[in-house]
This record gives sequence, C-alpha cells and structure tokens, in this order.
Amino acid sequence: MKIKLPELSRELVQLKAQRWVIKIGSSLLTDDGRGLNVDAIRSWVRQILALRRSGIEVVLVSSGSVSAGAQRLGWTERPTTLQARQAAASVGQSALIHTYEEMLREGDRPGEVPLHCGQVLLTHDDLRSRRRYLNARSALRTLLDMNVLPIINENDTVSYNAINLGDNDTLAAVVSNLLDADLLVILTDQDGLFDADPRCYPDARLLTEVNAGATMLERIAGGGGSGVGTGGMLAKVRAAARAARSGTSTIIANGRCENVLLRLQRGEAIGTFIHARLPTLAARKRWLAGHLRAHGTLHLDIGAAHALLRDGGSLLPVGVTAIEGKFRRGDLVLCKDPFGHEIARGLVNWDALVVARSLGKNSSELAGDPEAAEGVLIHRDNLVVNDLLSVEPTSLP
Ligand SMILES: Nc1ncnc2c1ncn2[C@@H]1O[C@H](COP(=O)(O)OP(=O)(O)O)[C@@H](O)[C@H]1O
Ligand SMILES: N[C@@H](CCC(=O)OP(=O)(O)O)C(=O)O
Repeated sequence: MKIKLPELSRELVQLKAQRWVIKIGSSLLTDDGRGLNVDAIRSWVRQILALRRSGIEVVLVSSGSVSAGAQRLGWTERPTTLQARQAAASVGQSALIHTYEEMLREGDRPGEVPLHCGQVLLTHDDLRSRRRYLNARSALRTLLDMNVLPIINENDTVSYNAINLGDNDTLAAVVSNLLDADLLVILTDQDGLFDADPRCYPDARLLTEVNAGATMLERIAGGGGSGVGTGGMLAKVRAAARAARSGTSTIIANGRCENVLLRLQRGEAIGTFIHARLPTLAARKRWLAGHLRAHGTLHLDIGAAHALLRDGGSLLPVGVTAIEGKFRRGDLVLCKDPFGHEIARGLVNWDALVVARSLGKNSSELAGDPEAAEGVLIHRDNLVVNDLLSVEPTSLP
C-alpha cells in the first residue's frame, strides 16, 4: 500500500517514497546534442530496474526527441521552425523509445517478469480538459498496475507553440500532481540548484535544501538553460512549486553522477532537495490550479475580493467591474483585486459577451437574462484562491 506523507526529507526518501516521477533532460540524454547517449541511458535504466525491484513505482518523463531527431537527420543546429521541430520530434521519439526498450531487455533476469515500457505522449489539451486529464490519469495508473514503465513526453509532432507545454519540467510536475507522486527527481547537467548559474559564475554554491515556492529561488534560477534543453533552471524551480501542490517533494540532481538514483534512494545528500512545504490542494483544485494558460481576466471590486478571500464564497457579477479577453463558458480566467493583484482563478460560467452585459448587476437585475439568470459567475467549487497558488499561468496571446 502506498504511504502518503505531507512532506519528505532525505532520510525518509529511503524509507517512504514509493512513487517516483523521474525527469531526464535533453542535454543529458543527447550528450549536449551529439545524439542519444546509449551508455548513460543504459545506466539510468539499470537503476530504474533496481528501484522497481525494491518496490518503487517509477514514471519516466523523458525529453530528447527533438535533439535526437535533429542529430539523426544530420542537422547541425537545433530546429527553429515549427515544421522542422515537429519532424525532428517524430524521428527522435521513436529512436528514444527503441533505445529504452532495448536497455530494459538488456536488464532482464531469468525467472523475473520483464519490465516493459509504454510510450505516453501528452499535449496541453490532454491536461486542460478535465475529461482528458482524468483519462490520462487512469491510463497511467493502469500501466503502473500492470508493471509497465510509462515513458512520457510532450507530443511535439502535433503540438504548436501557442498551445504547447513548452518544457518537460512542467510536464513532470503536472504528472506528479496527476499521480500523487511522493518524489519528483529532475536529472540535469548540473549538480543541482546553485545560488547563481554555475556556467557564468564558477564560484556559485550548491543549495542542498530549500522550500518549494520560496521567492528567492526564481531570482537565482533566472538564467538561461544549456541551449540544448528548453526550460532552464527556472522551469525546474517552478516545477517543484507545482509538484508541491500534491505534497510531492523534488530533488534536482546531476544525471551524470554515478548511480545517482540509487544514491538518492539511500538518502545521500546529493543534489538540491526542495521540500513540499506549500499547502496541498484537493485533486480537482490541483487540476484547476495547474492550468497553464488563462483565457481572460475579471477585475473585482473590494467587496467581491473579500467574498472570495475571506468568506470562501462564489463570484457574483455584481462585484465585477471590468473584463479582458474573449473567453468562453468553461474557460479559465484570472480574478484581480482593485489593485491589479491576482487573487484567484477559476472556470467561468458564461461567455465574455454575457459577462460584459452583466457587470455590476445583482440577481434581480439579471433575472430577465436567460443566459445569466443562474446568477453565479464562478462557482466556489471551480475557484482556487491565491494563497493556495504559487505558479503564475501565462495569458493566451
Ligand atoms: N542557479 C542555477 N543553478 C544551476 N543551473 C542553473 C542556474 N541558473 C541557470 N542554470 C542553467 O540551467 C541549465 C539546466 O537547464 P536545461 O538546459 O533546461 O537542462 P535540461 O536539459 O536538463 O532540462 C544548466 O546547465 C545551467 O546553465
Ligand atoms: N519535448 C521536448 C523536450 C522539451 C524539454 O523540456 O527539454 P528539456 O529542457 O531538456 O527537458 C523533446 O523531447 O525534445
């Protein structure tokens, strides 16, 4: 049975962390863009097999398709156009999965049930729609129940820039939320999170333990990535804050460090441990808070802001002073107080046109409008208030 803890420290990783999401970045997988690093993949797979044998459920989030595909197609630079990126992802993804499967078979032991891998390619839409989100969750749970290693990547061949997840650190955090993982391990090309980018500041010091969501983390992780990877360190600390919503702690560690996963399992103090000390959210609110893009903004008066923050109420149109964006019923919108601070976000009940004609109106004034007569703009159940949020969604362009 899975033991769920509100937070884990290093010693407890050894004893209690039973479901791990492991994310491996492109720079590691492709040896900084030189093609798939088969020896490194063999070593991670060997370690994953050892984790499985000791009873740990593992989900792998693997980057590398674009970089590996570009190398196979003989390109010397990372693709910049959408079409080239989609083609490279298609070529690289099959090479990636083929290599994982081969390495898993190398690790087979006579008399033991083999661990097969199952490819899961997700898009932003799979995580935005509640139905598809739950469907993805049930597919992943089924794979784990069947002793399969799910290997997840974004479906870059059909994603396009306006609606992609963008980086696999975010994807790994969403998967951690989806599966209530105990631990998210992000393997990268540095020893962990430093107090400044070690590529630019060789004297930078490694941070061994920090709290998810601490504001200073975003400041020190602000520099760019390796050039092969896309997210950089900023995406990793934001992913840790997102993962913390399901009580999932994160470790950022160097994937080139020998037996890194087994050493983490033993509770060794390598990498940066990011404690999940943020308040956890119920599963449905986590899905809501995890939306990556908002379709519009509602500006609230002070009474409505208090009703949401202090009284735990639903949002009524009487307290909305202005709107932005062309949102539709069911879309995610941001709610801002009169000072312009985001205080909540939720799924709106009406199209923007209906909201626009209902601004400031009370229930008796709305009674004659069939599309607005129900009176509630965002129901409490579809709303997450800001003290529980830590990751900003971006607005749609
Ligand atoms: N404070 C920091 N600590 C460590 N690395 C940092 C920091 N700020 C920026 N970076 C950069 O982030 C890079 C890792 O991110 P990225 O290239 O996206 O890797 P991956 O492919 O593993 O996702 C490092 O190579 C490093 O140059
Ligand atoms: N989905 C892309 C990877 C995107 C990504 O986040 O890369 P990285 O920053 O190296 O983890 C791919 O497979 O190439």
